[in-house]
Amino acid sequence: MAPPDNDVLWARDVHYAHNGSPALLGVSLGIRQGEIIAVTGPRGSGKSTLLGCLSGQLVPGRGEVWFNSMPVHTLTATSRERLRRDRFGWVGDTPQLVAELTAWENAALPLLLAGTGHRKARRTALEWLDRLDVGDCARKRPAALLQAQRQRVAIARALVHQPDVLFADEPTAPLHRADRAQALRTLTTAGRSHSITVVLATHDTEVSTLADRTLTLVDGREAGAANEAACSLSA
Ligand SMILES: Nc1ncnc2c1ncn2[C@@H]1O[C@H](COP(=O)(O)OP(=O)(O)OP(=O)(O)O)[C@@H](O)[C@H]1O
Repeated sequence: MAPPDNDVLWARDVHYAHNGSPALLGVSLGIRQGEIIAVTGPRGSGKSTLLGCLSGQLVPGRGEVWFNSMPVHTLTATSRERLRRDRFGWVGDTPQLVAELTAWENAALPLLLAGTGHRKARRTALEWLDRLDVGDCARKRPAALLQAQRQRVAIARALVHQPDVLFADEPTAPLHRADRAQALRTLTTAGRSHSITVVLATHDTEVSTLADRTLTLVDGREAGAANEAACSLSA
C-alpha cells in the first residue's frame, strides 16, 4: 500500500522486537511536511524504538515505513544510511561529538561529508552555532565545553544541512531546566522557519505545548489502542 501524498513520513502497523522482546506492537501514524510531533509515554513504552524505525536505523519485523514515496522498510542498509545522512537529522540524549574536531567542525560535518566547500560549510555551521547561543565556542574542542554546550553543538550539527526530518530522542536530557526550554524553542523554531519536520521523543511536558500534535505510547502501542487491547483481553 502506498502512503498518502501529503505525508512526509508514514508508518503502518509497525512491529519491532529487541532480541525477541516486543517493543512496538502495531503503531501507525502519518506526519505532514513541517509538522512538529511529540512522542511521549512512560519509560520503556517504545518511543526510541519508534524513532529508530521511522529513521531507518531499525527495520520493523512487520509493517511499513515510508519517507515520501520511499519504502524505508525495504531499502538496503546502504540506502538507509544514505537517507539518514542526506535527508534526516538526529539528536540523541548524549551529545556524541568527535573529540579531535572543534565545535564548528563538528557542526559542519554533515555539509563536509556531502561535499559542500569548506568556506560555505564553516559559514553555515557558525550561523547555526550563533542561533544556538554557542557561537563563542566555535573554536573549542568538545572537552573544553560544558555538557549543555556540547548538546547545542550536536543540535547545530543535526540542523546544519537543513534535513527534511529532524529526529530528536530526549534532546533535553543533558540540559538544565532553563537550557531545556531554550533548546526546545530553538529546535521547534528552526523546524518551523525552515519547514523541517520534527519528531521529538521526550518525557518533557513542555514539548507538548510546542508541538503541533502529541502521540502517546503505552506498552508499544498508541495510548488509545493500548486501552482497547487491554479491554479486549479482559472481555
Ligand atoms: N537494545 C535493546 N535490547 C533489548 N531490549 C531493548 C533494547 N532497546 C529497548 N529495549 C526494550 O524495548 C522496550 C522499549 O524501549 P524504548 O527504549 O523504545 O522505550 P522508550 O519509551 O524510549 O524508553 P525511555 O523513555 O526509557 O527511553 C523496553 O522494554 C526496553 O527495555
